[in-house]
Amino acid sequence: MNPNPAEKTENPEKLPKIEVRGLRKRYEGAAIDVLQGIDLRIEAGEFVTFVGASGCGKSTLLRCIGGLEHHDSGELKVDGRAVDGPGPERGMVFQHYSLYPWLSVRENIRFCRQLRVHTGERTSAEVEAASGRADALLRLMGLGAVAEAWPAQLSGGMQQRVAIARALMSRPGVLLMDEPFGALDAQTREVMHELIAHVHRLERTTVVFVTHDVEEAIYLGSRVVLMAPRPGRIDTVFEVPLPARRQPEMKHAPEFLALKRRILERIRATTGMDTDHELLERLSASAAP
Ligand SMILES: Nc1ncnc2c1ncn2[C@@H]1O[C@H](COP(=O)(O)OP(=O)(O)OP(=O)(O)O)[C@@H](O)[C@H]1O
Repeated sequence: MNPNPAEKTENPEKLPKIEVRGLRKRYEGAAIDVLQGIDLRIEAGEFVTFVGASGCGKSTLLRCIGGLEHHDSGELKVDGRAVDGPGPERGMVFQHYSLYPWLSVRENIRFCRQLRVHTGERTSAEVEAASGRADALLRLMGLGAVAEAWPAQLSGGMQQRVAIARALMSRPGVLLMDEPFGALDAQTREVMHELIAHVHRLERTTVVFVTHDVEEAIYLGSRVVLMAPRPGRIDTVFEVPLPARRQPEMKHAPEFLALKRRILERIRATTGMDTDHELLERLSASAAP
């Protein structure tokens, strides 16, 4: 058994999709590092989920990988190249969908390609080809019937599908998702779980997914990375002992429930909580919009 699952050593010759070594970051004026000693290797095509107490730096780490934040020291590489800003090879989806309200669903999905044509980065032929991709994504996301609707006419779940389709438009090798389903009701979340698992299989995208929901983390991830606060660091990496293709009934399997219990206990230990009740209160307070 690999003593440190944060480092996948089965195939050391192969270039990892994402490689983080000794990463450290401190926000200006803060007394403590928001991230310290982060070591992580994520292989191409993996679906890795992150959980941990509020404020342990999950979003900051995701934003560093996305190039939206700079780290102070250590290495952070995607496809072997140091990250020094955002790029089309890394799509991002956040909890709040931030769609353009004056554009239709279809235009929202195509927006970045159209923008590049105006800035001269793409030829119109390339944009034509991209329209085919936009249509394919509309179908994949079940948005065909609402392609000409405005975002305000859609439910939260539909809007988040548009945001995911937009993030996939540039065929990113990496999809970074920060609490993407956090604002959705339980039933819509379940539908979105099946959808994102399907998209992951189909597009073979590497997914890094931050959530407060331990069940969601286990159901979607092949590994669950548990972070701890003050300073923000990786505490434990759990391998998920389930077949790659998940089915909703697996949520009731003994190995699923045992892992959920272990992760919740560990979160409780890293936050210094004494009771489940305290932990639940803390988790639900941090999950509130
Ligand atoms: N731009 C910023 N400037 C200063 N401090 C920040 C900034 N962004 C986040 N922080 C602080 O860094 C810490 C980690 O925040 P971050 O959002 O990364 O944690 P998180 O684990 O994603 O939290 P949550 O689960 O509550 O979303 C928090 O204490 C937060 O207040």
